[in-house]
Amino acid sequence: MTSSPIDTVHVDLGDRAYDVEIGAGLLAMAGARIAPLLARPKVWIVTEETVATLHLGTLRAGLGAADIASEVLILPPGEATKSWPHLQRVADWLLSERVERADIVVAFGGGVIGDLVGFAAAIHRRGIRFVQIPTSLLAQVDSSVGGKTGINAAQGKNLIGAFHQPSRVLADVDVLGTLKPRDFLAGYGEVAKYGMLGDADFFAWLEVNGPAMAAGDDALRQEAVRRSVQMKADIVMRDETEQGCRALLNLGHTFCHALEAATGYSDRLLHGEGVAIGCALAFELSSRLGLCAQEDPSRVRAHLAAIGTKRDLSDIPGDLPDARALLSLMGQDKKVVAGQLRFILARGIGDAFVTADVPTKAVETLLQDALAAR
Ligand SMILES: NC(=O)c1ccc[n+]([C@@H]2O[C@H](COP(=O)([O-])OP(=O)(O)OC[C@H]3O[C@@H](n4cnc5c(N)ncnc54)[C@H](O)[C@@H]3O)[C@@H](O)[C@H]2O)c1
Ligand SMILES: O=C(O)C(=O)C[C@@H](O)[C@H](O)[C@H](O)COP(=O)(O)O
Ligand SMILES: [Zn+2]
Repeated sequence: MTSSPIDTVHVDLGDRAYDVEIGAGLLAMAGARIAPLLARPKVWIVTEETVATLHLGTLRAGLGAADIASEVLILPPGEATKSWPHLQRVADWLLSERVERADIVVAFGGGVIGDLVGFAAAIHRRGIRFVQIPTSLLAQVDSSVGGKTGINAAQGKNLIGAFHQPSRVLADVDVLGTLKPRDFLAGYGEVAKYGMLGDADFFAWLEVNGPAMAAGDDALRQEAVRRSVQMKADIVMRDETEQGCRALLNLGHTFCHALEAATGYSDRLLHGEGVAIGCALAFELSSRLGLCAQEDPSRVRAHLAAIGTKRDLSDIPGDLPDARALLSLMGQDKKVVAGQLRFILARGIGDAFVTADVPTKAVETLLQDALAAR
């Protein structure tokens, strides 16, 4: 348990503005925080089996303390849940529960539940409000904020979705204590991404504090979540629907999403692990193109190694497609314009930028070399 006070990051998006609260014990306080949003004293919670077993009782008690009733739908855990069949299941459940336009749905889980339930909320009766209660490190630092919602398609990652901002985000850092080490480290990939894309001081802070944070220091975890959310909020407030600078948050993701598709959205590769590998590849590409110092990709990989997360294609078990096939998967990326891939590259740690000026041959050679090293 940490004794740090609750931090608040305000995401100022006009009539879609909301607060992200970060701190210990927020599940038990959820009722008081959600009550002002409600037209009637009831919420509909969508969660998954692992989170329900560990934390649903605390959340429901917290809601009950403010006399808020709750109905619950429990889905299977894992990336495969972010799919058409489960979207249909959530949509059918909300209709069968007669959830109204003024009601609130609660997404209680990691990024899979947040993305799926946010999208279901976006399309239920043409859009109802939802609250994010993220339970994984990844969801607290990234997916619960900014309003990207959606599901995966056979053709690629997150290809069906909508921008739909939550009405509130409650990130209870206590629940991070029950994450499996692998899931915590996957989320760390997105934390390190923030330092790499726009804040060299934060990256240096992580180099010092990351190991203690991974080992369980709650105050450091809260600080890392707060800084990450603040960075994401600052970018989203400037570019809510990714017309420009929001694409920086996609550092490493063009590679990551192709690798996730290539591994069938299975537990061979978790999203945050793919982000870490993708960031390492993006820095290697930047170095090969003469954009950043040769030391930068080594420093990135050294930090990921020190934390103990995946960082190379050789860390992915099983077969992978060849470089051309990976490039073809990358062609479904949402940043493609007129058939041209765009990449997030870097002039250094903390200094990323978006560019279409990347020779395909350089990417292919990079992937060939990375595959050959497996
Ligand atoms: N919308 C966005 O902006 C955005 C940003 C980043 C990632 N994402 C998406 O988020 C998803 C990945 O999110 P994730 O890493 O949270 O995956 P996840 O939701 O599958 O959660 C990871 C694992 O942790 C478990 N878990 C969650 N909370 C727990 C807790 N408190 N204690 C114990 N176990 C817990 C889950 O059961 C699961 O096994 C991907 O689909 C990715 O595309 C979206
Ligand atoms: O919020 C964003 O913008 C991001 O890019 C954050 C990413 O970490 C996240 O994985 C996002 O879902 C990727 O978006 P996509 O548009 O490339 O599917
Ligand atoms: Zn991501």
